[in-house]
Amino acid sequence: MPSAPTVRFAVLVPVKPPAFAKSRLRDLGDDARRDLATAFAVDTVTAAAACPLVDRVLVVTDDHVLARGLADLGVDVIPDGTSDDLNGTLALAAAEMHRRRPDLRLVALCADLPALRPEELAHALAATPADAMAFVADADGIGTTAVVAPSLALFHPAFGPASRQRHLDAGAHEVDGVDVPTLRRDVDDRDDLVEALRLGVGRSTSLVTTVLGL
Ligand SMILES: Nc1nc2c(ncn2[C@@H]2O[C@H](COP(=O)(O)OP(=O)(O)OP(=O)(O)O)[C@@H](O)[C@H]2O)c(=O)[nH]1
Ligand SMILES: C=C(OP(=O)(O)O)C(=O)O
Repeated sequence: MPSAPTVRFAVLVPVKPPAFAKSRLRDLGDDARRDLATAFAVDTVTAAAACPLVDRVLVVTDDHVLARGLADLGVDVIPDGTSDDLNGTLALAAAEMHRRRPDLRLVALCADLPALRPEELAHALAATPADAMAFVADADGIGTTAVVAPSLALFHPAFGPASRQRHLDAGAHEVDGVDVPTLRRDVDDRDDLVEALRLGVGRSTSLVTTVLGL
């Protein structure tokens, strides 16, 4: 008897231009803040692309230099569809991905997960339902690091302040029975960065933090 086909995913990674990103790291200085935001995005995208359940990665950014660097990693890159509207931009990116690969389930993944391990992403994705939107809360239990939908029609991310509660209020399924600390560890401030370094960060972030002496 033929085995059931494995469910496959497309990951959408929104990346705010590093020049404006990660404002809560500004005490490190503008160059360091920008370099860290860039490194977080590179490590997040690298881990997503290496995830065994992921067939495509689509980065959404208006930063042309970063776009070229990420395209060299073999992922697709498109510009923001709307300005300063993260959820609107993700909706447009999801529609574009659906046009390219309608067979893939959709994942929106934050770009500030420098410790992300591909197998933890796979573990979480495998725990998402076939008939509803799902999400992964961040390590603080207040925000969201990933939103997963089985179809474009069910893809309605609500990133922003207190997004875990907003996703729950929208009826999304919380992926909470899996041990995925590197997927939950988003980095907004210095304390988060210490936690990410403890988990073990990717090569780009490791290089930058070493140079900065962090
Ligand atoms: N393409 C795109 N990505 C965005 C935009 N706003 C936020 N993001 C991304 O969405 C994710 C979550 O955003 P935040 O954690 O709020 O990132 P941030 O704005 O750099 O951080 P803070 O300045 O600390 O709020 C990160 O991957 C950001 O790069 C946007 O307008 N366009
Ligand atoms: C946008 C979000 O991230 P952050 O808390 O990092 O701003 C979110 O959690 O929905």
